[in-house]
Amino acid sequence: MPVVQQCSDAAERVLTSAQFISEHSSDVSVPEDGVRQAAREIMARMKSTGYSTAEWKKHTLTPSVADDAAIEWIFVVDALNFSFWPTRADRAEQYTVSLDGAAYRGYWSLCAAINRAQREGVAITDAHHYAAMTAEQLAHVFRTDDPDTQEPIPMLDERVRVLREAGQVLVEKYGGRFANMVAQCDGSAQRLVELVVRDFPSFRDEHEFAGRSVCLYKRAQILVADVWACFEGRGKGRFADIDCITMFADYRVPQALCHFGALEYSPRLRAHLEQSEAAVRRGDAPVLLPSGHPWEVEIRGNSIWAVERIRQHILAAGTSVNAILIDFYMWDYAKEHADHMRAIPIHHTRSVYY
Ligand SMILES: Nc1nc2c(c(CN[C@H]3C=C[C@H](O)[C@@H]3O)cn2[C@@H]2O[C@H](COP(=O)(O)O)[C@@H](O)[C@H]2O)c(=O)[nH]1
Repeated sequence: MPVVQQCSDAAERVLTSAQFISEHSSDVSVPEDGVRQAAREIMARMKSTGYSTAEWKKHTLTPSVADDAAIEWIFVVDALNFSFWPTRADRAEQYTVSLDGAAYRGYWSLCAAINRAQREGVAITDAHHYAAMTAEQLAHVFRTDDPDTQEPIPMLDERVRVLREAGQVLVEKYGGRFANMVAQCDGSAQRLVELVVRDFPSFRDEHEFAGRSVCLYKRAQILVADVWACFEGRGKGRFADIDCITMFADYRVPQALCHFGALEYSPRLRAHLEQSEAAVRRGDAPVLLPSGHPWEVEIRGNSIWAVERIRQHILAAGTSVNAILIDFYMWDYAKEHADHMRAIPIHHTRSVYY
């Protein structure tokens, strides 16, 4: 049985929070037989595709070279890596950015907008620059260039605020470079997560649930995971405790977890989510779950716990894996099988946390 890294600090708090949420949930559960089935399927698929950190740089829009510029790109993208679901489900309506003849939506529209800005000579990954960019300049960076698309990038005002705040902190405390912050964490992923949630308020993904404070730290953890994956665990991306990082509680991976049977919603929660999806499909407003709503926290916390249970099953089968690779695999799977996922509703929360 491989030794599971003893975690402390941030990731430990996330995993403890996830288990607490799961044990105190009324509308979301992690069925053991679904977890077992999911572990078998995911392990087989990951083995057959040789899924590894090398996948990260294979995406068209992610940096293809692991260097300091890539670290600054990752920071800007993960500072803005939240809330892309469209308020109108018709894909022609969803915020879109085109690059090299391809149209990108969702998370990839953010990457395409950042890459387009770089090509246009905007120093969008230089904290000294983006800390002082105006709302108009950032609106231009995130403009949609598809004449048929009505929808602007969701939460543009929050993105302006979050990016300028992050840039100002980087300039004041780290010479304007996230690479300097990485260097300060002495090769500890947990230390880096701690520094990020300490210094950047918008990464402080913490909530009240069942009378307790819980932390989910989705963007702080994916920020560290993206550096680790970009560098394939070597050099500046080497973190001795990387296996302590948990799944990233977003709105896409829960869909895949439900698809694999490792996450289950109560009939009333399922009905709520389907009602909201139907409204959006009709072109009406979604039935929002406010950030911090018990159902939203249950979906996110149980997703983290489901991936942890899947990870434990795969480790017990003697295969080395961590929550990051399972998460990345599930997220990529959900995107590649969007048609299957359509049968499973996502939850509609507007939040800067994911
Ligand atoms: N749990 C988890 N959540 C992730 C990612 C990523 C991007 N990572 C990829 C990039 C390189 C790696 O190889 C990964 O494949 C984005 N998101 C979240 O999804 C949502 C966007 O969804 P949609 O609207 O459908 O594009 C939004 O909350 C965003 O924050 C991930 O990996 N895991």
